[in-house]
Amino acid sequence: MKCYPVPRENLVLSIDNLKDDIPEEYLSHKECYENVIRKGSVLYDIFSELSKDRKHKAHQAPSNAYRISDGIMQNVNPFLLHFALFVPAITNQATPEQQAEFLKHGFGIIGTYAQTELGHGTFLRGLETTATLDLETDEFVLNSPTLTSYKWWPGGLGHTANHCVVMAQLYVKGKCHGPHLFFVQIRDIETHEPLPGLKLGEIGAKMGFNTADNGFLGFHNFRIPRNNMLMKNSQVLKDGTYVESKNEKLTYGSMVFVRVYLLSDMAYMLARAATISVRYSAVRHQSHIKPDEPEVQILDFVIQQHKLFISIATSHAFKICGLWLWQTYSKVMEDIGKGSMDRLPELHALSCCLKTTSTRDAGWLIEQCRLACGGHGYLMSSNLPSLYTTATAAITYEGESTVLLLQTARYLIKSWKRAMEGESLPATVSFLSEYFNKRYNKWENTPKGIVDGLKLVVAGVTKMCAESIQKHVSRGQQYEEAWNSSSVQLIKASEAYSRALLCEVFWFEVDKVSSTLSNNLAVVLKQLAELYITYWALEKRGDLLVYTTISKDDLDKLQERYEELLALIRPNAVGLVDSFDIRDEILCSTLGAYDGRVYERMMEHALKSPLNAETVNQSFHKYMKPVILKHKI
Ligand SMILES: CCCCC/C=C\C/C=C\C/C=C\C=C\C(=O)SCCNC(=O)CCNC(=O)[C@H](O)C(C)(C)COP(=O)(O)OP(=O)(O)OC[C@H]1O[C@@H](n2cnc3c(N)ncnc32)[C@H](O)[C@@H]1OP(=O)(O)O
Ligand SMILES: Cc1cc2nc3c(=O)[nH]c(=O)nc-3n(C[C@H](O)[C@H](O)[C@H](O)COP(=O)(O)OP(=O)(O)OC[C@H]3O[C@@H](n4cnc5c(N)ncnc54)[C@H](O)[C@@H]3O)c2cc1C
Repeated sequence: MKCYPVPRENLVLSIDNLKDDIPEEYLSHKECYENVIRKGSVLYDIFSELSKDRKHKAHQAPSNAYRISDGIMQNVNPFLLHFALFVPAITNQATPEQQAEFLKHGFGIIGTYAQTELGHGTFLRGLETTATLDLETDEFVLNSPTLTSYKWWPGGLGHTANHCVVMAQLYVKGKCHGPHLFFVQIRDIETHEPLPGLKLGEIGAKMGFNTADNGFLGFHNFRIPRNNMLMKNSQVLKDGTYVESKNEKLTYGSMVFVRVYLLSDMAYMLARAATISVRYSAVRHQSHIKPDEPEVQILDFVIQQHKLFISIATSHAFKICGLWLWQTYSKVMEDIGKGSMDRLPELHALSCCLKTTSTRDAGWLIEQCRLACGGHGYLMSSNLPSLYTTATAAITYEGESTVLLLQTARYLIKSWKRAMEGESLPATVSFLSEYFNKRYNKWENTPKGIVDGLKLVVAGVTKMCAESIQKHVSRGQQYEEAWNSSSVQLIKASEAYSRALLCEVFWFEVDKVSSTLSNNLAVVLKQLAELYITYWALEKRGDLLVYTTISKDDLDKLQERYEELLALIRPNAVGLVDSFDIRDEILCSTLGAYDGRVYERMMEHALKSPLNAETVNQSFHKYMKPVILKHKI
């Protein structure tokens, strides 16, 4: 057996079998998949060895290895779901005995998370796949009763995974107990053939994520042992007794894990886009500022700084908030382990709005980085198009953005009602009580003043939502109808809440650690945090004018300070993206390479196009020439 010493980035990236002779964009759909399985299998082998060598908790790919695979795959790793959802679902939702049983083959199995169906992705209570207990055989019988009940989208499901965790409606003695999770083998380990009673395949080409092997799966009287229901939170006993969970939403726990993780993931996606576009903007000379001087680096245009520096700041904001949210997640999981569910609604609300804002912001900011690179940003070799299509998928997967924001809005409205009844609120929403009791300050043009102002916007919009719902109810609508009628404002409340959270956590976490940093580092980090907060104060000036005591003069001063911050950050801009420390083999960009040899790399990459293997393509003689000669005058 090949034995890898503990890999370092250098070692992994030096493995020849992980290099591409032909850029991925020139491969067919099928070749792309086969190529990524080739590379993914080498990495999977390394992770397996690593987990043995390093006593890693079984099956958890070390995050740095996950980052390395980002560079090697360039596109998405079809084994991603194994680490991101399949294993976490088992460790989060199965009993210890089941975990030992289901994961006894270690890296010998490859899993995915099969929840979404052709007909349902958001509304989980509407999922149609059924798991019906057969008391006589002590088994569950899985079925896909309709075409719309086919599992559709799970990553790796088409041709990669041989196991999956399936979400299905649990039926016991004719009664439906709602969605539950089941451990299911779907392919033979040796032959990889689909097991009898299953229909498996991939769902076809997508806007991006084309190596994720998203697949479909249909069940026809497919039997699994009763013990294959993940039974940590709820159980089905041998006699058919159903023991319900302390909180039925614990079944949704695996999604919370990924939503929390995505904040950090988006920090990394943005760091890559910022590195590419800022380095390119330092190399690219175009046009003049002073007519009698040479063409300038485009990074000297203040509007270019306005386009790009927010991405540097946002990457740090997401990184810092991602750590804060991860700590919250870990604490809540610890509480749940001790039987307390008190903070689960808060964690759900935080993860919903922060996942949504981070994925949406990563999307439009990566696009802004691409556009800031002109035509060359449109080349696949810049890697900006792939970063964009990969990042924007996250706005939809793991919970569609609108739907998750409405979940946070649900929590805000409930918290507002508790504030009105004088109840104490968790720290993350206690400002609602302050607002309700009219305890808030006049506007201050400081980072703290901006954070307080953004919180006033949240409170004001939340109050407006509550009043809107009440108005519709008083006009005869049911609560749910009134909720729907108010949903435009409810989304606004959640968006404002998420922004206020990001600004608050970013500023105060940086402020908290700044005394432990070298003066220079503290100064630069605070400049980035202040730039982020000031940027969003200016973006949300309308709301601030409505809900706070900010004046036109305050806004003018904020604009001035914002432009000062751009000038202060300019000298450090390249150093700041270099400090993301993303090596060329992982950045995969002709525009963003550390040595700045942009034009040489662009030409080297262009010559790899199969079309450049010959000076005249055969289609000239086959198709063009007859037409040209026929119409030649
Ligand atoms: C090595 C690590 C690598 C990490 C890799 C990083 C990135 C890549 C990873 C994966 C990407 C690729 C694959 C993607 C996978 C997927 O997309 S998996 C499928 C994702 N699908 C969803 O997210 C579905 C979204 N829908 C829902 O969650 C529910 O349907 C919804 C919450 C919208 C509604 O649920 P429902 O049962 O109808 O609840 P209600 O609206 O009636 O009631 C809401 C109450 O329930 C509480 N609640 C809801 N969800 C949760 C939860 N998850 N946890 C806790 N509590 C929850 C909510 O607080 C409400 O409570 P109250 O009644 O208000 O008290
Ligand atoms: C790249 C990618 C990878 C994926 N990987 C997986 C995977 O590995 N495993 C898996 O199980 N799933 C996976 N998914 C599926 C993903 O989880 C779903 O697409 C997502 O949950 C959204 O559900 P949907 O597609 O049914 O959209 P829908 O829920 O049908 O949404 C369509 C529109 O309806 C709106 N809408 C829906 N409900 C409401 C509401 N209550 N109020 C207001 N508006 C509403 C939405 O806002 C949206 O605008 C993946 C998806 C993508 C794109």
